Amino acid sequence: MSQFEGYDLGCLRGGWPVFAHLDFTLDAGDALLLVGPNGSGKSSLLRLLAGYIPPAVGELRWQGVPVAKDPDLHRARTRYLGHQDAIKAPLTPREDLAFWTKLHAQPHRLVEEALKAFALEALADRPGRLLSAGQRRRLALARLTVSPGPLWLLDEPTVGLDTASQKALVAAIARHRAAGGNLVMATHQALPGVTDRAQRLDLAHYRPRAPDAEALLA
Ligand SMILES: Nc1ncnc2c1ncn2[C@@H]1O[C@H](COP(=O)(O)OP(=O)(O)OP(=O)(O)O)[C@@H](O)[C@H]1O
Repeated sequence: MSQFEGYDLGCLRGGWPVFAHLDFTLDAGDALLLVGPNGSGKSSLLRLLAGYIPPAVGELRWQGVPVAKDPDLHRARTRYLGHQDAIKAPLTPREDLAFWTKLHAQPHRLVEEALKAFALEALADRPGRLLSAGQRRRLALARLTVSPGPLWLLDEPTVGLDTASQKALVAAIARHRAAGGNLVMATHQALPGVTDRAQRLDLAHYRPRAPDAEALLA
């Protein structure tokens, strides 16, 4: 049985059809790369996979069980990183990572390991509001490594990332996949070690046309 599957998914945003008849199947450890032009629905699909927006049609299944049966369980397995890094302004990176480590009952040593992996040691005691865009993104990615969850949904995670942090992300993804986790990632950029080792789904192929659009709007 596959780990994570989407069947005949269709999506509406603001009442307009974005994609239709979209299927995917991921086994444990598989990664899926979402590509396609601006507005083709990559971010919408990630939000749908996270459970933030319901599919207009179709179904998501985790280990054969419809995700809609237990949305809380799906949220608990999902780590979503969108365009906003959602860094808490008053918390330092060390406090932020300690919070997530504790929340997920992980060993405290992971905090220092994550700070090191994403080159945040020198910034570890600076309030989040003082971090640059790339530094905030590094902290958001470091959080993934202290909050284990089998489904990573990453929207353009390499935007603003320097080369060293891209390598840290590649290593974190490799560990996640080796442990049986799944990755779905939207990107316009190649990330060697990840984008060359993933299934590709081009959203341009799922643009609804009549009568698909009419069916979604019905
Ligand atoms: N919050 C929203 N409300 C209504 N429509 C939206 C919303 N967000 C996106 N859309 C629409 O949904 C469609 C798909 O947008 P989406 O952001 O998913 O595309 P994308 O492939 O991620 O684009 P990009 O490459 O520019 O990030 C677009 O037509 C967009 O206008």
